[in-house]
Amino acid sequence: MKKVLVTGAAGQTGQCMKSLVDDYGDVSFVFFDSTSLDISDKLKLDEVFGLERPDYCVNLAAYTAVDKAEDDKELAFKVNAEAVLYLAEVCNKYNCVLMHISTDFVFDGEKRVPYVVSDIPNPINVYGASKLQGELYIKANMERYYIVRTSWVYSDYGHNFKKTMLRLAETRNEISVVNDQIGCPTDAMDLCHFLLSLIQGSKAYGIYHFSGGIVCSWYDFAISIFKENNISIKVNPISTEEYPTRARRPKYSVLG
Ligand SMILES: NC(=O)C1=CN([C@@H]2O[C@H](COP(=O)(O)OP(=O)(O)OC[C@H]3O[C@@H](n4cnc5c(N)ncnc54)[C@H](OP(=O)(O)O)[C@@H]3O)[C@@H](O)[C@H]2O)C=CC1
Ligand SMILES: Cc1cn([C@H]2C[C@H](O)[C@@H](COP(=O)(O)OP(=O)(O)O[C@H]3O[C@@H](C)C(=O)[C@@H](O)[C@H]3O)O2)c(=O)[nH]c1=O
Repeated sequence: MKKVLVTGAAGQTGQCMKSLVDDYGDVSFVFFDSTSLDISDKLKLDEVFGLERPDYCVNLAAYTAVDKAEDDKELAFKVNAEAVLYLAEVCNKYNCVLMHISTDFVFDGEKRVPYVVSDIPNPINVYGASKLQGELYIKANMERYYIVRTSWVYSDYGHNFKKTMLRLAETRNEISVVNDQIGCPTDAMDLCHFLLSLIQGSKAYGIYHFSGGIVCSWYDFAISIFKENNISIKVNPISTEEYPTRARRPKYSVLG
């Protein structure tokens, strides 16, 4: 039976992964949240991996606050880059495959056709730059790894755009959402199934792109969220310029 150690288990994807445990009887899971395993604590990583001896580490721990990262660069890089280097080192030491999740935000958004794994990343915000550095540390130091880039992850857990929209709709009867940033919303459950299929399969190590199949703007996504939840609310399509944010975001980040 393959043993899988999951980090960042209290986040939205971690909680989805936990809910799937019974569907994967041939996998044994151990879950660690930020309290039980801070991935930037090198000594603790060694202690936990030495005790658990996992076959796979699924790293769902990350600094994901895109706007906040602009003013919190040090912490974003500590979690998304330096700690990922520590994970790579501890995985090498204990002969563990590292499965790391990365993001469409490693790209600058200047393309108008889907980004493929051979495209050269060029992040335009701190979060994207920190995630890219994490990828680079893995590539430079490991042979047995999967880096899975995904985009616009949503679920019923944690913080995500879907939950933000539903929360805002409780107190507003009108909402404005950008319609000039294009990407693919990804159900966190589908992402977890994909990650587990890699563990169960025998695909080559390396970088993969995985996202939902619908290409849309955040405005389109908001409309479909409200429709699915039978919420009647006026949604105004606006431009990025009309919704200023601390971090720049790619205009187009469809993963192919
Ligand atoms: N959300 C999205 O739209 C997308 C996410 N991704 C990537 O997918 C992965 C999972 O994201 P998602 O589930 O949405 O993220 P969440 O923000 O929901 O969860 C991340 C978790 O990581 C934990 N964490 C933060 N710092 C540390 C640390 N030093 N040690 C251990 N745990 C830590 C957080 O705990 P605490 O709250 O206690 O700090 C939190 O529970 C991430 O790598 C992210 O970059 C990729 C594309 C899109
Ligand atoms: C709340 C809100 C956001 N927006 C815009 C801001 C932004 O351009 C876009 C998405 O907003 P959010 O801040 O919710 O999403 P954001 O945090 O940018 O989402 C990103 O998170 C990281 C972790 C990733 O890796 C990416 O793939 C992506 O999912 O919608 C509106 O136009 N109106 C609104 O009311």
